[in-house]
Amino acid sequence: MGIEDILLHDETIFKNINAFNPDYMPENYNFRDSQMEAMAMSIRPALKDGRPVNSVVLGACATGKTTAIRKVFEMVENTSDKIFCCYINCQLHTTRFGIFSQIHKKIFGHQPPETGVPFSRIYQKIMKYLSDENKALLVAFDDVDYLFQNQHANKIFYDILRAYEEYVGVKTGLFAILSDFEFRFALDKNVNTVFIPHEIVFQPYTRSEILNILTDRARAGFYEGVISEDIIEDITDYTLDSGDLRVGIDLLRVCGNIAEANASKSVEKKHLDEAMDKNLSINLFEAVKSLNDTEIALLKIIASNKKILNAGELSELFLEDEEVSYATFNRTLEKLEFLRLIDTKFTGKGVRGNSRQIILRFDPEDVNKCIL
Ligand SMILES: Nc1ncnc2c1ncn2[C@@H]1O[C@H](COP(=O)(O)OP(=O)(O)OP(=O)(O)O)[C@@H](O)[C@H]1O
Repeated sequence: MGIEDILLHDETIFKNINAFNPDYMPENYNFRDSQMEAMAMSIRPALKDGRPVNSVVLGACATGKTTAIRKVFEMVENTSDKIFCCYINCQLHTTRFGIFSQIHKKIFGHQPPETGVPFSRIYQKIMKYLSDENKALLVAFDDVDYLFQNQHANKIFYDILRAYEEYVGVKTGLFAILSDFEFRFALDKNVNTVFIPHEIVFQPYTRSEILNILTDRARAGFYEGVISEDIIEDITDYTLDSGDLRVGIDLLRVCGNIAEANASKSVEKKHLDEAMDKNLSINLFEAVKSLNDTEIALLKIIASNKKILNAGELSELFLEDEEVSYATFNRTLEKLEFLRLIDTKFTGKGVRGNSRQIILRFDPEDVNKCIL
């Protein structure tokens, strides 16, 4: 098939290709009822002239935290006009001004001018309005760890949570959303006691839940008969292994595209294999790109050794070349494992029976190509 045919070919296997987009709102949103109920319980007091209960929403990536919050916020706004629910993506908005601009937009329908108006004026306008109109404000900070990087979190939390001290009757609360459990402690350290939150945990999805979600998504995105249960089962296994539901949703789209580019009316195993190869090399490239020099040095040693090393052997080789401590070695190893570049497997041997084997998850040749 030539390029023109690919572009002009107007038959499609996709009923709705947007169903695989990151911001698609699934019609069926299962397995998160208890978490959504807990969120609703935290918001409820604000609907009865009380203050919302501050909460930390915890869960690994792609466990549905953002979707759940958006759904609950939508429901709240459809049932009451007593509360403003403002969702902030902290990867995009990190400054006090930026965040309060978003809150301003939520309340007044537009952002304040970017220059000429001091922060205090905007803050005052927002809080005075809430106080005069007797309305509550709940702010959800998604990926809140981004606020810690420039130490803004404490100030911003304080701005929101202590507003009632200055503005009579103001009712405010916040949800802090975190995907990295390590940051749970950072939150306590960075934000003092104004924030004592209730915890809402999103556990990782089980295999059968992933299968169910991917089957639903395939049904929403493809015409009937385009993708078989067997292929979805294979994608489920791959997704489970990657630990990220987004990988599975994206694979559905990519193998659909490959099938279509091959003028196939259905997704076949060979299309999936090609899609998985693509996915693997993109993931590897992205992960290696994010490493610092020390991490690259350790990865190089692992990739250049023919035999599987245990942690002790690896540390010796590494500390011969690098002037770092054993603790740094351990931290570097953990980082590589966190990025899913390596697996570590306990062998039951060693001094305390805790010797670990270090296993590269990719073909060493592919890894070396990415390092160069
Ligand atoms: N229960 C579910 N049913 C259907 N789709 C889901 C479900 N949970 C998550 N998804 C889908 O998985 C993707 C990731 O979900 P979402 O963004 O809500 O996760 P998250 O926990 O906020 O992730 P992150 O921490 O990485 O921001 C989205 O495409 C979402 O539609």
